[in-house]
Amino acid sequence: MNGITNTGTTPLNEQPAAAQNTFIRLLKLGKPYTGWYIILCVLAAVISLTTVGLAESLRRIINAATNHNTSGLTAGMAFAAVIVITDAGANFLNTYLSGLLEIKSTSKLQISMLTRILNVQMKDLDRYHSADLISRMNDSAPAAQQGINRKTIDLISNLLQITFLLTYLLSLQFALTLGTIIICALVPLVMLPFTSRLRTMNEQRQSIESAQQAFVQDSIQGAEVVRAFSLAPRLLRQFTGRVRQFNTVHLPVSRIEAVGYNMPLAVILGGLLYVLSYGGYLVIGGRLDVGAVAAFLICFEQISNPVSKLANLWTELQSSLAQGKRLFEVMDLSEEDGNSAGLKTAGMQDEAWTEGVNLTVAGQQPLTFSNVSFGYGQTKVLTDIHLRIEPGKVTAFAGASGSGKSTILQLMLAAYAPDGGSIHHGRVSLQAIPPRSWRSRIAYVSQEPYLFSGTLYENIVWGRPEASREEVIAAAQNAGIHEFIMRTPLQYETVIGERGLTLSGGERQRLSIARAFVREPGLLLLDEPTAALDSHNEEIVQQALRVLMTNRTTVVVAHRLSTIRHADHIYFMEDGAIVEQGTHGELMALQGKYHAMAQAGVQTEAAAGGGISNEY
Ligand SMILES: Nc1ncnc2c1ncn2[C@@H]1O[C@H](COP(=O)(O)OP(=O)(O)OP(=O)(O)O)[C@@H](O)[C@H]1O
Repeated sequence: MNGITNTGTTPLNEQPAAAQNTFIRLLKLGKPYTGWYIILCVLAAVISLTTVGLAESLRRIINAATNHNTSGLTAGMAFAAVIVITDAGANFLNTYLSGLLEIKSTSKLQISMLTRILNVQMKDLDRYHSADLISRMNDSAPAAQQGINRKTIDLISNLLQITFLLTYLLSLQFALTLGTIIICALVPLVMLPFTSRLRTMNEQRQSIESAQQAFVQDSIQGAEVVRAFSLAPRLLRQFTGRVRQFNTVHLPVSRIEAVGYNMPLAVILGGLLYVLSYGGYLVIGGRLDVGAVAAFLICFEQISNPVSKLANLWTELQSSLAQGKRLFEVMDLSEEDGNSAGLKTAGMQDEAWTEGVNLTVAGQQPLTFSNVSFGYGQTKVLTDIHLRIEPGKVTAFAGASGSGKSTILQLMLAAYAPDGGSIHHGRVSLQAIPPRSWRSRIAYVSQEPYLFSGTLYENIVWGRPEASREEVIAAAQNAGIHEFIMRTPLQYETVIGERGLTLSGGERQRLSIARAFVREPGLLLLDEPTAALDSHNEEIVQQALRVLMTNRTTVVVAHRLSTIRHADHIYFMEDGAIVEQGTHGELMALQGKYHAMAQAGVQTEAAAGGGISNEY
């Protein structure tokens, strides 16, 4: 099936959540960690107080030294020592706990994001490129969460530090402190013109980055095609173009960030000059002692630091908001089970099905489609489908490529809901059954089986995680893959490479059939399971499938006549509609489209000199 994906270049959400809304939602993400925040805020307060304490101890030491006061000097040094030890301890705890909180909260968010991705409706998932989703999980989730964890704590600790220091300075000299406050207030103001532009540009930058990641992923995963069609130079040219496009967005962001980060520093330096000049003037006039001027200088340095951090924090928060928007876009996708419209209209609840599950499992009742229509987005794929899958029988679908056969299997899997009409299992609407319960007794074998990176054993047991080792081995034997597994270096514990690419097509398919065996399905869905195999492998896989299909409700999509001629019932499809149906004999006797296609296949094989006369 073709998937039309979003590479992240075009934002999917045409009505972006307001930044304020995103900010509030980001804040809510931090709610479960309120206790941690309180501890970190207390630590921030202690650290801020120690900063004031250091300035005060410096003032005492300098004044004691200038006044030749030895006991005052000793007391000042002892005070400084206590402050330094407290400061070091609080800083250690602060760094350790915020690191721990970051790991805890980010991993929790990533888990809920993956849970959402694994459960969203296929229709929504189809719109995203996998690389885009990976980037949202690996980059957007931590950045968004840190925007709350680290930056909120930073905000509070910086504000505390500024408040404590200014209060202390006010106690030393009012006029000098007033000037300092005015200069500090100027710092965020000079940032204002840049902030909203930065947010928009950061969103754009993130989208382009995602598209780039998707491009690289496709280039690496399509390595075979890239080499076979000598696509490397073309891909590199395209990539260079993309890098240029990225730079056109990235460079202005860097420029604005550079100005944004440095403007506050310039203002602070100007303020420092003011304090030095005016402070010196006050000392000459005898209105301030030397120790206080030294404390003022230290404090000014200690204030300028959090103030510039505060200004940068605002810039960084813009990036977190952009990442938060990407995160929430995925988190807002509705889950399959959350699509309870079907449950409600059918007047059913989960428990009703759970109870029913004891009486019936998928494939034990007739599965009927009544007037079903369906499309991917705006494109209509199926119209007016009426069909019936009988329990314990083999039903086949044949027809031209793109006529909608695989889509029918997807509807049976409840991967998509029909746009019109209804699908019933016995008397229960499929939409009234929680998808996970429905699929628990279905096995699906596709043309290109998906294998997970892991051991051969794991790839089979995924079919039914609670299966025993004996059952897994029996499934492998039934699927005709046991001997092969026993010849591999670590037998069932042999690790297969990414997507099982180290195995042949036939081996991959037999492994997926073993997975289907271990599931003990009531309903077996086979989507052209032998189409990609050569005739030798096809025969081996067919043998395995024959065992698997025995006494099981089976729906098979196939091009090969050998696979479908013995089916109990065949539906022949054209342009998303069922145009003929019956047994192989009935359809051949009809001399219609099925017959024509079968004949065309026979002639093709004869012309090719092939021995498989029953393939069309
Ligand atoms: N996820 C998808 N998103 C959008 N369009 C899709 C998707 N999957 C399939 N289609 C389109 O739906 C139509 C029917 O596809 P489907 O895979 O059901 O046909 P098919 O009969 O199984 O074809 P084939 O025999 O080649 O596998 C095709 O035009 C296809 O391009």
